[in-house]
Amino acid sequence: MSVMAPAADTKLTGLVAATFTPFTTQGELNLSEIGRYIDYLKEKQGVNNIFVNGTTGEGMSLSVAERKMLAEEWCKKAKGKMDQVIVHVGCMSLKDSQELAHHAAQIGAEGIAVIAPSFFKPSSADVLKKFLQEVSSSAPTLPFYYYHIPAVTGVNVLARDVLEDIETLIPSFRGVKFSACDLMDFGQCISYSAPHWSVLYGVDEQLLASLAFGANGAVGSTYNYVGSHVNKLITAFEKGDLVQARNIQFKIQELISFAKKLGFDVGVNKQLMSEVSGLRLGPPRLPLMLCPPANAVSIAQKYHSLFPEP
Ligand SMILES: CC(=O)N[C@H](C=O)[C@@H](O)[C@H](O)[C@H](O)CO
Ligand SMILES: CC(=O)C(=O)O
Repeated sequence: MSVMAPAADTKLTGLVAATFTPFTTQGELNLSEIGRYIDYLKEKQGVNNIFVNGTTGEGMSLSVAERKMLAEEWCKKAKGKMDQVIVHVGCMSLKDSQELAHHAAQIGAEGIAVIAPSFFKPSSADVLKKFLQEVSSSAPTLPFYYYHIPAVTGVNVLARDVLEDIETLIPSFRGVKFSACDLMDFGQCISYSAPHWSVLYGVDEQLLASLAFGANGAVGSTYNYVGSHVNKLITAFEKGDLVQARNIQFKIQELISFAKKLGFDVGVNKQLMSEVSGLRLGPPRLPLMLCPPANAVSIAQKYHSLFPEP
């Protein structure tokens, strides 16, 4: 891996951590934690790609100015350490998304991703594609990914329909981050995808199923703290060792189902990452809340019992 060659337009594969946004205890950006965060992902988790300002990063709860400062800091600190930084630039306002897309190109991000707007929802896959095209036109050469997460956006179009002839509208199109449980739609995205696209799966608790369908990689929140184990899961899958791959996947399922019973959301997930990594990520921003400290401790204990330090 050369640090000189721009990673832009290198096919994105393997694990991508969807980063949390570090805040101070007062709820302001804590940019000073980002360098340490990148080192943690690389050295402790073996994760070499990040997806910033997405769901896990509370992107939709941040101002445009904050998103620019974060994107800049992530790109700066990732230089020479991460292979790719993908900046999520989706917003309710097309203008804001365009501004962030243009900014991501200026700061040297390797790609951008865009979620469907969800206050006013696109009425069809074609309308959504027009929105995505307008965003991409502000960064026409930057690799572009559609971020499919219907359970959160309420935009229930099939990802496969979004992909239909999309390169004629968006020549920089390079793939989809598919965060949904519909494996038929996922399979159809894979079978339709061009060789230079990356179809990345985003439901961490069932990654293994997506690998069987041919996922090129995965983007998710849990790769912040189980990345090293999921790298082993992927290696086991590639060697045909499904017993080992399932063993790791089932532990992740056990952790997430345990956490869900205690009320697992992005705020609690962030708290878990702070507990496990020792990074100071701070509280989430309203409307997200921290969970009671006792719950966070018991989720962290579950994590340590499932994934003991070697
Ligand atoms: C809704 C949400 O945050 N989805 C994330 C990515 O898309 C996932 O990485 C989940 O956090 C993860 O699968 C745990 O449920
Ligand atoms: C999981 C993911 O990709 C996100 O947080 O946006």
